[in-house]
Amino acid sequence: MVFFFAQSLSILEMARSVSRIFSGFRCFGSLPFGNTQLKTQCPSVLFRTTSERTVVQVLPSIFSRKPRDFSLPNSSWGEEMMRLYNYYNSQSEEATEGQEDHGEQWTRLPSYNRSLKYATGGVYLSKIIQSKARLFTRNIRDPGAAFEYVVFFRQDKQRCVCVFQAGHLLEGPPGHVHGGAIATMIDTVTGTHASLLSAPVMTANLNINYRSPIPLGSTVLIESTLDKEEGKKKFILCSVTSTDGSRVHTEATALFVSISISHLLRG
Ligand SMILES: CCCCCCCCCC(=O)SCCNC(=O)CCNC(=O)[C@H](O)C(C)(C)COP(=O)(O)OP(=O)(O)OC[C@H]1O[C@@H](n2cnc3c(N)ncnc32)[C@H](O)[C@@H]1OP(=O)(O)O
Repeated sequence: MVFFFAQSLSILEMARSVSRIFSGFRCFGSLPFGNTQLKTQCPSVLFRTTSERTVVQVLPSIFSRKPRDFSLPNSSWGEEMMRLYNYYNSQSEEATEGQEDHGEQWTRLPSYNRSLKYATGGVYLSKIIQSKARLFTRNIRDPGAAFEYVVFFRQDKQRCVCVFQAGHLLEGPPGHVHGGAIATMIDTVTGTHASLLSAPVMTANLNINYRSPIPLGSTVLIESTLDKEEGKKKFILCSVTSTDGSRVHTEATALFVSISISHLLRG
């Protein structure tokens, strides 16, 4: 999780700041590195990158208090959301009992709503923006009102599955979910997936086919698979279906490009 080599002191300072951003970014971005992470809260966990299998201690001090993990159930989660959460979660729990981790189980990815607070170098963000910045999908306080979701990852199959319950604030066509909200969730799931391959990445292309509308309040499955990797480019496939798989709501392809930290410092 060392992102780049700094060539001067000032660049080094910026690097430290942004490295902190990405430590947090990886936290709220739900990035898993084996079951180790499942058992521990993000700030003090040991991260193992899937590509390099290295272990890096995330600074324990990046959060002043224990952050809320948004991937855990809350009272707004409906029956179907809970059923699927329990289904995937139980598979990841089973796998930890006396079995060696070869990535053959589902791993729940914790999800946090902020990181920029810890960009103490400031780089180009004002302090006010830093302190108020929140992850787009985790910024509504009313539970169940907008994006309720949890992402699980299977390393051996290079597959993510997201259980997503769409709240009433996400309305587009009457009674149905806004296409932009669907795109946001697809970007989130595929972006999380691509980040697991080599963070940091940015979305270069997102191509979406909307096949059938998603009823507001319903729970759907968003699944991503790795199509191919070509150097800096990661091609991810994604589908949104009803939870029984009988209905395809949306299909998408996404391209993510690995970036250097200096890419973000250009403002
Ligand atoms: C962790 C939190 C959890 C939630 C995850 C949420 C994920 C959300 C991710 C985002 O939403 S990121 C925000 C939206 N994206 C952007 O703002 C990106 C804006 N675009 C850029 O910054 C740059 O254009 C980009 C980083 C995508 C590429 O710039 P580079 O200078 O690094 O790439 P370069 O031009 O060197 O191209 C590298 C390769 O990618 C290819 N490429 C770049 N852009 C492309 C494009 N748009 N379409 C197709 N191919 C593209 C390019 O042809 C080339 O292919 P080859 O290596 O084969 O020659």
